[in-house]
Amino acid sequence: MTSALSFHDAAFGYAGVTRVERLSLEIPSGAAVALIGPNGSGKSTLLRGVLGLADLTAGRVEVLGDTPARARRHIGSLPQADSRDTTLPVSLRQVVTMGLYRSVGPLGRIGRAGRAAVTEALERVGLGAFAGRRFGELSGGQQQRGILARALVSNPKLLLLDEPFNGLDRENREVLLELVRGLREEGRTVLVSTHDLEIAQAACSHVLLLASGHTPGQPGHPAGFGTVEDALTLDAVQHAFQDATVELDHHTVTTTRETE
Ligand SMILES: Nc1ncnc2c1ncn2[C@@H]1O[C@H](COP(=O)(O)OP(=O)(O)OP(=O)(O)O)[C@@H](O)[C@H]1O
Repeated sequence: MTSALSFHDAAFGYAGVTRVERLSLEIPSGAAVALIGPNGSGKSTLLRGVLGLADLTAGRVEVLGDTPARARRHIGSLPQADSRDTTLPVSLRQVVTMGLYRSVGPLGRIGRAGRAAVTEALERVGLGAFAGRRFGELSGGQQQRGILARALVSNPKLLLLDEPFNGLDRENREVLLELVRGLREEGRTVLVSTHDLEIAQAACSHVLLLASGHTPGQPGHPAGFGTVEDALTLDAVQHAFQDATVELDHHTVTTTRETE
């Protein structure tokens, strides 16, 4: 089985400071991996490292058999919702079209095939009827689905989704959950950071647990990797969250620290 991602003692951070360390694992092509860990354990940093947007401070990483920078054109990504500018006066269609700029450049011509891909991506996330709407006027869940359409439009082999389920209502959640399942069925590799165990159980094949450093400011580190059946246990999650009060209720990791 080929690996979509190979980490060899890889560490990632910013400005030379490691924020997530000692990652040595192979993520098989076609896996959907739930990335689970407490706030600050380095989930976003790891996703940015795969994109080449966080520094590799030690070790090696191979993304689709290449360097992160060179693999980027095969990656679709959905950043955390709070890092989005929703004030720009652009339509949903324009936002999704931006997902094609990596192949044609911002001044390049989007031909008929590109326009068809945008329409298809919008329909796939159930927003075909909203193409002309101003992005900032859509609901949070619709914006989230729109950004997912932007990530899908270039037909990526690898998708990196940073907490895509945060703050979604039931309907948007179901649409997204079904999409992640579909992406996996199509053989794409998906890395999705989430606090929601239902998503890990319902849509993912594997889980990667990250734990925070023992003292504030210390880098996070991997605390378990494996199939959902093997690696998503109460013991493993308690270890990752370093908190005996962690509970796996039906859907979510709950800790006193998380809810305070
Ligand atoms: N751009 C940045 N420059 C410097 N340090 C950063 C940057 N982004 C994040 N950090 C630091 O890296 C560490 C890991 O943060 P990161 O956002 O990766 O964690 P996380 O697990 O995704 O957290 P959350 O669940 O809150 O999103 C934190 O200590 C954070 O302050």
